[in-house]
Amino acid sequence: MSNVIPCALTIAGSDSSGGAGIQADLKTFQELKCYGMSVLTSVTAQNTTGVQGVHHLPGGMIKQQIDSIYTDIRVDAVKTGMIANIEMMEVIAEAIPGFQAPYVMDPVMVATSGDPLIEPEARDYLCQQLIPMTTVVTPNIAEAAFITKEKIETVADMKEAAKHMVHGFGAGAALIKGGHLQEAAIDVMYDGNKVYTFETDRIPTKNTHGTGCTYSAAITAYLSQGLPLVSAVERSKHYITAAIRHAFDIGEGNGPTNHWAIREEVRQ
Ligand SMILES: Nc1ncnc2c1ncn2[C@@H]1O[C@H](COP(=O)(O)OP(=O)(O)O)[C@@H](O)[C@H]1O
Ligand SMILES: Cc1ncc(COP(=O)(O)OP(=O)(O)O)c(N)n1
Repeated sequence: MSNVIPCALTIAGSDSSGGAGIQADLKTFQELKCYGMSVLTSVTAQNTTGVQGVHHLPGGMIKQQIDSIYTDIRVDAVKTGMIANIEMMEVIAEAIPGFQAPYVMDPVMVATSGDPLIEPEARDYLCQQLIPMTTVVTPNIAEAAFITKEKIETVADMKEAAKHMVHGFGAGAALIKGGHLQEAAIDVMYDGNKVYTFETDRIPTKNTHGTGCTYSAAITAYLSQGLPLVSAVERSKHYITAAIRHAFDIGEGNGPTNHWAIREEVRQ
């Protein structure tokens, strides 16, 4: 095979239970037919009930992983997930422009279980230094409310917050995920010109561990294949919805999504 295979990179934390983080990203890249690469930031001891332990890698080791990829393999799109502290963020902020590729940021702050995944003092650095580098930033409602310091309760609030993230923080586009709304699963994106909504019925399930990671990884995979952002998000919404519909009832807590679910839907 020639070297035209799209190559996607995730810079994120490891989830030992395999539903979120690096593991969710690589499963998604594989499923969507792009070659997946990973730079590990932190190791979490985690399962469907919560996070039991965290170990952060030193900035130097994160840089070394990035350099190993950068000096050898083309990166067609890059995403970041869990970046816990400023030391890591400085390394990543220096590396992102060099890839000259679309950058998807999932501004991971708290796991579904409520466990924090970022040090409080690093949040401002993330907003001020990394968000302006993004092609698209994909906060859930709580993350968007934290970043914009606005109350977000309705779809109209989500639209305002998305605009704020683009015009106030310099994001290329902002996709605010409505997974935690009460009714339909409505996501709102603003790309600097237009507001888009992506809506599906809410699937009644507790098994949503890793939804945000999986969704942003799918967007990264489609961008690595050269799709325009709106099409990449449309297809990714389809992918994550299938993954939630066929989620696994594994473990005692919030089970993981099913990364091969679109194959099941095609068969039916
Ligand atoms: N129960 C659900 N039914 C259908 N879609 C959902 C459900 N929960 C989350 N989603 C969708 O999954 C994606 C991830 O959203 P969300 O769960 O808000 O992210 P995060 O994991 O970062 O909190 C969004 O497209 C959201 O609309
Ligand atoms: C290592 C790691 N990274 C990110 C998350 C958060 O994942 P997310 O997709 O937002 O899903 P939930 O955990 O919120 O369901 C994580 N848990 N672990």
